[in-house]
Amino acid sequence: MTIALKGGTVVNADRSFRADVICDDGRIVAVGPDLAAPTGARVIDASGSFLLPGGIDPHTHMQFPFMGTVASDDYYTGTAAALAGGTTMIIDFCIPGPQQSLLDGYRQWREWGEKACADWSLHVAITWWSDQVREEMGTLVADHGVNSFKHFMAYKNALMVDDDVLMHSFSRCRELGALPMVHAENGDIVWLLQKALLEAGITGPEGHALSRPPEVEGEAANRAIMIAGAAGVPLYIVHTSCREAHEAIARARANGQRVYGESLIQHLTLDEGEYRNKDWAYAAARVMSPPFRSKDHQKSLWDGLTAGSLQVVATDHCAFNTAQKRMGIDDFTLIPNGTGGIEDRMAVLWTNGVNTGRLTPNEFVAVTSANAAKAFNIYPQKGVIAPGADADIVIWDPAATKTVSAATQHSNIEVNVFEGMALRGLPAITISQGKVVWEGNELKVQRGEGRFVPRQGTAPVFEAMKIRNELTRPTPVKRDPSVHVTP
Ligand SMILES: NC(=O)NCCC(=O)O
Ligand SMILES: [Zn+2]
Ligand SMILES: [Zn+2]
Repeated sequence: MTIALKGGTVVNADRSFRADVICDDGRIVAVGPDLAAPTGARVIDASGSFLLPGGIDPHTHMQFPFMGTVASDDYYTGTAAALAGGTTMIIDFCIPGPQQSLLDGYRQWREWGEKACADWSLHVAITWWSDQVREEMGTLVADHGVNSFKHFMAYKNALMVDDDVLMHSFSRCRELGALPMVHAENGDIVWLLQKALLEAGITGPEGHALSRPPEVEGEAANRAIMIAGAAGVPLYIVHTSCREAHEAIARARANGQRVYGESLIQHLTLDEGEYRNKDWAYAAARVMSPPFRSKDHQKSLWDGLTAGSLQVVATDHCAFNTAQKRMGIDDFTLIPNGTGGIEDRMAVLWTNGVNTGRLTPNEFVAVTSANAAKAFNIYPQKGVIAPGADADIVIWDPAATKTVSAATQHSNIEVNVFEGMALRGLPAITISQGKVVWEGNELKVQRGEGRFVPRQGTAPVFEAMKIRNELTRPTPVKRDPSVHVTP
């Protein structure tokens, strides 16, 4: 299929310019002024609109078996919701349990993902350590297109790993040119606070937020950064939600460390007051980790995006319906952790970021697409409108408006944490793999149309770090036992 987008303004992370864009056979083949539409092409008038690289959400959990249930959006409904919101690729998480083979887990997740209707890829979590894990990490990088490994510092007695595992795994990531990622919360402290709160009679969703104060996130973020520094590897910190963690990232970057900070659209726009809602189901629907924070923490995150010390806005889309949340009706520690967001990420960020002057349109593209593509080594296949790139494009109407409502969403749950939020700036048309998949508020998708996108290890940053690591390699002091300088 050939598409000619005429008269729009291309907005890439580096600059904006008036240009026509021709897509053919899934790729962008030409970008420039006054291009002739090829014979038979569908011509789309994009005047008055922005042409953005399709959004990339590098943090989602479709169909995730977690806390005794399974996330309600599978790879089909989750990627359909993504496309409706202008996100054309997700990077989801394969999370093998402790003692499970990484390759077995990977094969299982690949099978689940076959129904995706947008492009997708996988990070793999390291939840235990052994020679087998070490070996399988190598196989995943060499043969299966995985170049990032996630580590949970929380979820004690489930997915949590200790510093020993972090150091082993980070060092292995360095050898492989793979990017380590962390969920930074001190799981031991969360565990103790949960027990104390339950003993004090706090059993509702407010207990979730109280058991995960900024200190537990700040401590873990600092610790992970120090371990990454000691291992000589870059680090990606997911869902940075508080000033303490953001400042740890900013400090590390100022000290020359390659640390990438991801924020979530939920943490940027929703605050801790949500957990004190008198309606249990309302509050429980917002239970996620880390929890929503105070306005001061939100300000720090926005400042980080503006200043560049945070580089990505993701969603951590992990959708549970009210029936699933009710598993924790008597005990907040049993409420499945996670919220939706993938359908609204782009428009909520545009409304609250671009329309308020916190982000330029180019910075918007950087944090919703280009920076993730670079960090996870799929740039410029993704993340930019340029000849040769995949034809994943959003025709963005900056004047379009809507009010968020679960009643009209494509995600497979009956709640939306942004319910009632007024948005200005929406995806009018989403093009995925060179096909129009969202137009006139209608999805035109097929199950299984999404492709698994393999990602190579050794992004350029690893080459640079290899040189630095070699130059600063520890060396022994050569001593002659017969020489005694000091008396
Ligand atoms: N974030 C959350 O609450 N659920 C998904 C799992 C995770 O990322 O920690
Ligand atoms: Zn997490
Ligand atoms: Zn997550």
